[in-house]
Amino acid sequence: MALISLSQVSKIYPRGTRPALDTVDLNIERGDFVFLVGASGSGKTTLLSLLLREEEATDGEIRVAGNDLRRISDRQVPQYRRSIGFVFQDYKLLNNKTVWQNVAFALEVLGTRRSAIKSLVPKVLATVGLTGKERNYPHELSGGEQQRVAIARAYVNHPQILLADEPTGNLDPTTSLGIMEVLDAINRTGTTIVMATHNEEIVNSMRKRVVELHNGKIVRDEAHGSYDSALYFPDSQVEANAVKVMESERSEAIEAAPAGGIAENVEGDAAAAVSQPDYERDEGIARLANSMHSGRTGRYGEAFAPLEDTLTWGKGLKLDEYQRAQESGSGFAPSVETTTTEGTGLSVPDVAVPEMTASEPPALAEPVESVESAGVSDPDETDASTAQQSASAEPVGPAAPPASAAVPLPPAPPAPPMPPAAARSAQNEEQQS
Ligand SMILES: Nc1ncnc2c1ncn2[C@@H]1O[C@H](COP(=O)(O)OP(=O)(O)OP(=O)(O)O)[C@@H](O)[C@H]1O
Repeated sequence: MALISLSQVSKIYPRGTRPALDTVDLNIERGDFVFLVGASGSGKTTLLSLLLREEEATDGEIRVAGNDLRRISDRQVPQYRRSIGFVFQDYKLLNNKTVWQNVAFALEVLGTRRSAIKSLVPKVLATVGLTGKERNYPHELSGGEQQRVAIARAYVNHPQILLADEPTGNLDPTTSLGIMEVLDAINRTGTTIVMATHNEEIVNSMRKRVVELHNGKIVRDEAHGSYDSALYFPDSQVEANAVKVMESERSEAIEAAPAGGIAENVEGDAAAAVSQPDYERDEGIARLANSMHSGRTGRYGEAFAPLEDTLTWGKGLKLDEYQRAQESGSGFAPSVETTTTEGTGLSVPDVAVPEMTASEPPALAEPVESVESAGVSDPDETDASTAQQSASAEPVGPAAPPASAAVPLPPAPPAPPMPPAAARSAQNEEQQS
């Protein structure tokens, strides 16, 4: 049985003019990585909100890990959300807490034992490359670093499912690549990822399953898909309306102008525009859309080489050493610096996630112990009401697995040499840090 299944699901918001989701059928298997794509307003966030049980379907059946979401009461929702990590576009970190506290807090509200928190937080921070930033507050971090804290918080419990709504929406291409590498690594531990995105370069590089929505309907579902947003040009309706308005303005101008005057020219232009075949008229807009969306503007195109050719994320990644070792056939042993300097601690052979567990994710609906029992970092700051509020507003995964459950991850694919553009980006990131 699929981990996530939607059957004939529709969602009509109270003041919605059309269904935000329209009789959607979708199955997502355990371990899948699914990109939800589609123009603005196509229903991506709505679908994620339904899975998170932030919204309820108007019609149809949604099952997540065996739970029929129609049968989950509001009181049971926080419990349900413990199996689901959620990453937002705008991070939603607690600004008065440090990096360490932000991540620890997700465990505290679940009543995780102090010793487990102490063991899990540094591991997940190393995983996302934030070792050394534990004491920093969100405002002292870059956008990419803040998003990595958010991912660490969402992932620290090893949720079965990680939902991400435009997690790279506010980030530059190189930083986005880093975020994708973290998500990919998390997916390789068995966590199912559903990510809404507009970013074609990411989708086209990753070649994961792509589910495309258009006006609330699934119009495409491909195992190793790509995304071309120009196929459903997001502003086509706006454009069509604009053309109509312009054409009616032109005819009004022609009617209002005296005969033989300027109106003749206007009429000439308007007539030329109208008599132009559609494909020619659309060319300019199509070219612009194509250029904007496919990265030919240089916004993304250069930086986004296929993901497996880059692996730029991770300070201390010794690609030159790796390359030399590969060439000499002696295998790769990361230098001491690779694992001890500030940064990810990632080395090439295990660049995926050194300390993550690959064990079966825990089942849903584990009882919450008292929040008080969890006080770890800043007991003063951890009051139960805030904790509960955060638990529902910022869902976290199920109770953390014991630290002893950690098993080595399957090795990540080797990192070939970086293409020049990616190498430059990595170098820039290195210098900035
Ligand atoms: N709370 C709401 N009340 C009424 N209508 C809503 C609400 N939230 C979303 N909608 C409508 O539902 C449709 C789908 O919106 P949704 O946010 O799911 O799209 P999206 O694909 O995530 O868009 P974007 O890429 O811009 O985030 C849109 O027409 C939107 O206007």
